[in-house]
Amino acid sequence: MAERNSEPSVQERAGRPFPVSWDQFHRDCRALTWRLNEVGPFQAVIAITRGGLVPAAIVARELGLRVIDTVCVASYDHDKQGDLKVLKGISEQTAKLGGGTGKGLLIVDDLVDTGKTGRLVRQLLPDAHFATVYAKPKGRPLVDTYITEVSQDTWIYFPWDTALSFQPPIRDGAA
Ligand SMILES: O=P(O)(O)OC[C@H]1O[C@H](OP(=O)(O)OP(=O)(O)O)[C@H](O)[C@@H]1O
Ligand SMILES: Nc1nc2[nH]cnc2c(=O)[nH]1
Ligand SMILES: [Mg+2]
Repeated sequence: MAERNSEPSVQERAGRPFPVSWDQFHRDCRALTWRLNEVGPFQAVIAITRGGLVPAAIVARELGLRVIDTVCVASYDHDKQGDLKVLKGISEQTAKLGGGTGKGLLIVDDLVDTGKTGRLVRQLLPDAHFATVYAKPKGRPLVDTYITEVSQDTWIYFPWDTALSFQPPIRDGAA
């Protein structure tokens, strides 16, 4: 455990590891886009950084959208959830496209967990459509469209945060 204080991290509380490969992530983003294609059209995609950047690029490609903006937030320092900070909002140009309330805009993030990030962005753009690839139960009510629900005690490992490594055989105690 990387000790910054004695509290278990969010990741440690979420005992079940759920590793996602690039292939799987790409497939899940395409599945998400099939659903979004029924809901649109959208004027622009807004990625919640940083995790939302990867699914936003894939979804924008599949929907033929070229206007992509970001809401830059920071809440987790690796696996410790701290205060949520909005480091950058959407541009004036994107705000105009959404009529000030986000109508016709598509917000994309990789996941909702507690819903803290999603709630904040929904407050900024109440009429936008909010899509995530994965959803945990606490955050799920905030999302309009998602693909896979995982339990609250799951920790999702994204391909951009991981690398291939040796695993001991299951017989020898591998998880
Ligand atoms: O529903 P919540 O409990 O708010 O958690 C979900 C958020 O946590 C992660 O982002 P993080 O803050 O770790 O930053 P990152 O996207 O830069 O990795 C994830 O990408 C979501 O944006
Ligand atoms: N990588 C990752 N980041 C998160 N932030 C909040 N929950 C999670 C999770 O399950 N995985
Ligand atoms: Mg994020």
